[in-house]
Amino acid sequence: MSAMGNPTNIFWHECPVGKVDRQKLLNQQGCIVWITGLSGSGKSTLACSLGRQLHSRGKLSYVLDGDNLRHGLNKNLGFAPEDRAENIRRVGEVAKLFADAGLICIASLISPYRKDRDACRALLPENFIEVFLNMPLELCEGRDPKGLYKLARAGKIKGFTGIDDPYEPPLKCEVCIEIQEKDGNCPTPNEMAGQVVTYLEDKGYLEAQ
Ligand SMILES: Nc1ncnc2c1ncn2[C@@H]1O[C@H](COP(=O)(O)OS(=O)(=O)O)[C@@H](OP(=O)(O)O)[C@H]1O
Ligand SMILES: Nc1ncnc2c1ncn2[C@@H]1O[C@H](COP(=O)(O)OP(=O)(O)O)[C@@H](O)[C@H]1O
Repeated sequence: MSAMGNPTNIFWHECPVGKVDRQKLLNQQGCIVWITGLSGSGKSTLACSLGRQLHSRGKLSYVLDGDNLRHGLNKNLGFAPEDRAENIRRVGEVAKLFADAGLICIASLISPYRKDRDACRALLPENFIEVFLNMPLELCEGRDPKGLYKLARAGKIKGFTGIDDPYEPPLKCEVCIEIQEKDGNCPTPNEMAGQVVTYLEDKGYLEAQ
């Protein structure tokens, strides 16, 4: 008997308190804010800033950060395409549970492959907000806070996203954060988070249905 593959003889058990009840309690709507972008594009910074802005408005959120999850839930995964796919699949499933709990779940992962992100979207199509941190490679590489680009350029890390591994930008996303035309600068962390909060507010996520 294998525990893997499609489960058989498994039945869904419904509980009397549901997502709508929890959303009423929290006065918000559960959803997934999926932040994607290159290493160094500002995903963790945006996730934290967004979490802070939501918290100060009395909204409950939780951050699932790719780097952090690789210390626990995903510690057995590397960066080969199939490992990244499994990484994103797991986080997508966890994010769906958090959204079902009524939380604004902020997932911040490179998630370089479009097909993997689209699979997560398909888990919660009505409440999936894809946020693309569209920062040029030169900016991310210039920041290089962990020195990983340097190692990748020196050939000491193989398969590094943006260097010798692909990043597939979203074809359409709910929020795109870009370099500002007016001054050629990246918006500040507060401005980036503000852009996402505005989207959530406009779409009614910050109040119960
Ligand atoms: N080969 C390779 N490619 C890309 N990134 C690498 C690699 N090796 C290690 N790291 C570090 O792992 C962090 C990315 O983890 P993620 O779980 O977000 O990646 S992925 O979504 O599965 O592609 C990433 O963190 P961020 O810089 O915060 O994006 C890197 O610190
Ligand atoms: N909007 C921003 N303006 C200026 N610096 C930023 C901004 N966002 C992130 N940074 C800086 O860029 C570096 C990478 O940010 P980080 O959030 O760790 O990116 P990622 O999670 O995508 O790897 C950090 O040193 C961070 O302080």
